[in-house]
Amino acid sequence: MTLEINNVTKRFGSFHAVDHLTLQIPPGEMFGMLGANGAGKTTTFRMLLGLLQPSEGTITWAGEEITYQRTNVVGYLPEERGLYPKLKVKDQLIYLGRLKGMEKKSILIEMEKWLEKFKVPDYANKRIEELSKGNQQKIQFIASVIHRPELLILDEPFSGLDPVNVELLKEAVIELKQKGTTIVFSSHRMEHVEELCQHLCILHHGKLVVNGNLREIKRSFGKKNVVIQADYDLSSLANQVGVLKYHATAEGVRLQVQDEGVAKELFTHIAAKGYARKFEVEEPSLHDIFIEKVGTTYA
Ligand SMILES: Nc1ncnc2c1ncn2[C@@H]1O[C@H](COP(=O)(O)OP(=O)(O)OP(=O)(O)O)[C@@H](O)[C@H]1O
Repeated sequence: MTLEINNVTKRFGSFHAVDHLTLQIPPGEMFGMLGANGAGKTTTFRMLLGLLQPSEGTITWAGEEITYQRTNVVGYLPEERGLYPKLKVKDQLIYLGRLKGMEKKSILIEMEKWLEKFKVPDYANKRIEELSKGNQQKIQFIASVIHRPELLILDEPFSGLDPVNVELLKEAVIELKQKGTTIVFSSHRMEHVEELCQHLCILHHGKLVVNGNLREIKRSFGKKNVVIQADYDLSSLANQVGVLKYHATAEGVRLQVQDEGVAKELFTHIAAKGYARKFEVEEPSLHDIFIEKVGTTYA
């Protein structure tokens, strides 16, 4: 059951929100979709769900086109949360679960399990409007997974959650992946994508600018980060050939260098100068790669 996005374009008038996008997401994958605001992530998700029709191209899940009628195989956590404030949690989940073709009894069984897992076992009879924003989000997440979808699409699942709830949600997502759910999620938080995804893509103005295995992406980027801590002045390193970025830190410097060769030269240079408490060569972070490819940073 592979998700295949074949040469998909979505135009609004003459504007290309998604531009000839081709992606294959294998079953059981946790796939990260990155992109600055307006890059086309939500538009892509809406097409995956059959809520929007591509202007060109096709999207298939397990070889069949996704239509709105088939969406009970898909779970969706939208970016704009959409619960009914006056409904009780229980009634809200029954309503949404039934739309996905579930029976009331199994909805209630699943609901209990999830409320327990999310450490809010007594919320079934609370009205949505009584819950904090983060807890409403947990309910919205439950609504997107209660029918055990094969494909789960999460638009910014961690936004607005405190660190404890981020961990709870991450654990839930990892567990779903282990059970075989294919998960596609967008996030502006690079560290979440680095932690959870082996594969990812970056969209820029609707086009794919990076796609592949995270480790491969980092390796092929070429540039490395070098962290040095020493008690003597390191500021001259800013002018060394091959040093692309220089940041002074509380205990030393953090550099971006052209390649591993430059890192080796720096090591020789530092070793000749005297004792350094730390000299570490790191792979670039996803943040570094994002900035380079998209040319902007997140707030
Ligand atoms: N219905 C629409 N009509 C016209 N333009 C639209 C419509 N929906 C989206 N767009 C435009 O398409 C582009 C992509 O929007 P989209 O919501 O997919 O971005 P995104 O990557 O999800 O951004 P964000 O990170 O801000 O959520 C934006 O420029 C947006 O204004």
